[in-house]
Amino acid sequence: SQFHLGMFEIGRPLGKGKFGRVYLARERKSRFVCALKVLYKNEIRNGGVEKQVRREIEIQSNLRHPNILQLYGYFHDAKRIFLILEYAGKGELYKHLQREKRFPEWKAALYISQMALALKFCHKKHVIHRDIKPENILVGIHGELKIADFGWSVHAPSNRRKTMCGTLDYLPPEIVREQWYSGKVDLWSLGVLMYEFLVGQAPFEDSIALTHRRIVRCEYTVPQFVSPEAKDLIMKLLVVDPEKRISLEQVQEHPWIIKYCVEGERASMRKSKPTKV
Ligand SMILES: COc1cccc(-c2nc(Nc3cc(C)[nH]n3)cc3ccccc23)c1
Repeated sequence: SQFHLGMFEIGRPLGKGKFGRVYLARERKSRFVCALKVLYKNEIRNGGVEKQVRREIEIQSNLRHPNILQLYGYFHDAKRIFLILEYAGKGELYKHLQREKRFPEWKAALYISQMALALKFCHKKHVIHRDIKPENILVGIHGELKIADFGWSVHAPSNRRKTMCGTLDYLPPEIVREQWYSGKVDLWSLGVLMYEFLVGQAPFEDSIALTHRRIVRCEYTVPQFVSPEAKDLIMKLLVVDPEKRISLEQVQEHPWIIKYCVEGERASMRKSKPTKV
């Protein structure tokens, strides 16, 4: 492969993922800044996730979109696999959500609109992500969202068993029931994500057994402080029957997105570039 470790200056560790560490890095000749994700082969083997890693590499390197974290390439040595990834300057979305508790509606609408664009792009390539949650989303230097971690994405349609690791909160009924599913699973997760952005916690958050039951019965309540337009979109995404869920195109045209998105763009412009007086 045309990449090797000597080509990079390794910077500070950015943090630890499930199967390895992520470092800030810079390619020596071009001085191009990127993130280097180091995965240990024996940990991948022991974790039985070779397929996920292969899929992450294959899928993410073929998806080029401003709201999808770019995988530029990879290489390996005897013990490790190195993924050369786009660097997202503002880190993990879930940390921002933790710090701010919940997002104002203009910011949530901007984020959901960006996620809908990224998912529409994935679905056009017959890729379903299946694991859309704040932990798998990074924030770029201009505040834009980047879907990362395609370790769980598959080519649709599929019923591939998903060894339950991490939260069930985002799983749609058809996966909880291990039925066949389509790209519509990402719309359910988009609804869970939207709810969590606006409320500060996931709609079905509970003990494992109760979360399962609440998901398949679609049992959730929306607090009063959520605007009627936002509640309307959440209710059109969190629908048990996948075929009855609103489409990504309809999400883009929903009044809540239209109403807040224009305002959101202006607000995020104000934040990043103070107006010259
Ligand atoms: C567990 O904490 C983790 C783990 C992995 C990455 C970060 C992190 N990442 C990035 N950017 C990234 C990461 C990748 C693969 N591309 N761009 C930026 C940050 C900034 C502050 C703190 C943390 C950051 C944290």
